[in-house]
Amino acid sequence: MIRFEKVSKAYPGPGKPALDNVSVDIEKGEFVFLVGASGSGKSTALRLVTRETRPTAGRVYVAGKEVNRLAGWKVPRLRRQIGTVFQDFRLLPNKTVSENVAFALQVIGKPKSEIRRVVPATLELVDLQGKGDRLPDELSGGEQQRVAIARAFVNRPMILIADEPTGNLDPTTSAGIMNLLGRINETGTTILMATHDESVVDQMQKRVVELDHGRVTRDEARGGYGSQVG
Ligand SMILES: Nc1ncnc2c1ncn2[C@@H]1O[C@H](COP(=O)(O)OP(=O)(O)OP(=O)(O)O)[C@@H](O)[C@H]1O
Repeated sequence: MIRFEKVSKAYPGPGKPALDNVSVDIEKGEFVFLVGASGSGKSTALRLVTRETRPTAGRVYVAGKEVNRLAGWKVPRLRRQIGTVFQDFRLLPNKTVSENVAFALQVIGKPKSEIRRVVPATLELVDLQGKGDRLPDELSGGEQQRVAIARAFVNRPMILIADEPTGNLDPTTSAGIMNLLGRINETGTTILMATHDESVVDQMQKRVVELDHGRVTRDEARGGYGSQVG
């Protein structure tokens, strides 16, 4: 589903490359944690999947297509197949919970009838039924992240990418978010999640790919945050 083939990425200017000869193959339906110190290249790897940045060398494939070679007009279609979730939620502050989720469907031209049907069902999936009329700042951090996940998933993307989704949340709330991501993964959605959060990686015991200065130093089928665990 996602394949990195000898991928390197050097940003302009001096300094070592952000990614250095990275090869990773992720099958459909896998749940993969990307771990590593700050600056090890995790976010860069995620941005290559959505073509927010391009490799300096090597190839990135998503669903068999080489991302860097897609025509510009095909990039929106690629991004529609990939839901994204971030540490800082990125909700639209002046729209309600329902409107935030609906907006993701409006921008891709889904009919109103479908939006009216799918949005409440998705809010129920993330346990936010009854909160559709609230504004984001009337919700807890964990609830805001659930809205962001609902928005990312409402279109049933093949892939969900999450960059530090529990970074602003306490451990109990984080465990709930991970539980939700686990359920989404069970629907067949491939999940790639960059994190520093030891406890969630240890809790889930999923595949762990560790980066160190842009190189893969560990790729374990079922692991914990630290290499000695699992
Ligand atoms: N737009 C950019 N321009 C120049 N250098 C960048 C850019 N984005 C990232 N870098 C550099 O690339 C390296 C990898 O950064 P990246 O954000 O991918 O790491 P990360 O593992 O996600 O870190 P963090 O956990 O702190 O988010 C760092 O040295 C960073 O300074």
